[in-house]
Amino acid sequence: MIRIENLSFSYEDKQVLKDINFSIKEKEKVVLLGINGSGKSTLLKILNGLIFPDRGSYYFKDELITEKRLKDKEFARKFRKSNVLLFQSPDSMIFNPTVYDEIAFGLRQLSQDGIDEKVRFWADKLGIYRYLDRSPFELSGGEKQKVCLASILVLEPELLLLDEPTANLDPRTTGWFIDFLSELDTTVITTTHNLSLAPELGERGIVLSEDHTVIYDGDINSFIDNIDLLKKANLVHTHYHRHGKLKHKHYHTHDF
Ligand SMILES: Nc1ncnc2c1ncn2[C@@H]1O[C@H](COP(=O)(O)OP(=O)(O)OP(=O)(O)O)[C@@H](O)[C@H]1O
Repeated sequence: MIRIENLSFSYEDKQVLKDINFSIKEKEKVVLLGINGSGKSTLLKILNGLIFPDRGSYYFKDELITEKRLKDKEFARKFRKSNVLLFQSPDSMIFNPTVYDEIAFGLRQLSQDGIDEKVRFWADKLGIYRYLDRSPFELSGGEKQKVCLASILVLEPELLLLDEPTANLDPRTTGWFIDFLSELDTTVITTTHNLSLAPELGERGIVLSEDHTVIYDGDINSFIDNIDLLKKANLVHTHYHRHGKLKHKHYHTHDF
């Protein structure tokens, strides 16, 4: 479904993705790991066709994705329906007067049929049916996150790109979200720097290093169990501990 070849990207003179290569098959669930600023969100934006690489290629369903290709209205319509991105901050996604309008927005833009039925179905599935007539701005962070999720899932996409989707969720809602994700029959790429959550979000991990290259691509548990790789990705740190009278230093992984 996805093929990335020798891809690099810079914001002006700052390179944030260097020579990236990977392929993702249909229905795979992949976790994109890396410290702050390693380039995870940038990569998701490229996969969603919002920004374009300086070098290298991105193929989605065997089509080379370029700015020019997305100017073709019919192609863009199909691409935008099947390839969706949940932004890190729900506040940057919501802008409609009601939750109903928020969820219906994409379907209306893409002139889809059966809008009312689809909006109600996904609102119910995400537990936000009672908020349909409310302003999304009045909701809590987690509720807003669910509205944003409904607004992309209603398109029945083939690829779901999720940028830190559990950042606003409490432990119970995070548990609900993980179960919900595992039941979705869709290709999903999720970013996180939460190491204990990562194996719940997918079996395969792609890890970006501080120097913006891919330093690991494979089984997520094998990555998390490998202290040398964790150190290389700067996903562990050391600090002192006191056990009774004994003070010593060791490596830690932390969930941020
Ligand atoms: N629009 C922009 N203009 C200039 N620099 C940017 C822009 N967006 C991101 N950057 C920079 O690019 C680098 C990569 O950012 P990105 O958001 O992709 O990282 P990330 O791995 O998702 O980080 P985080 O875990 O903090 O969300 C960072 O140094 C960031 O400051």
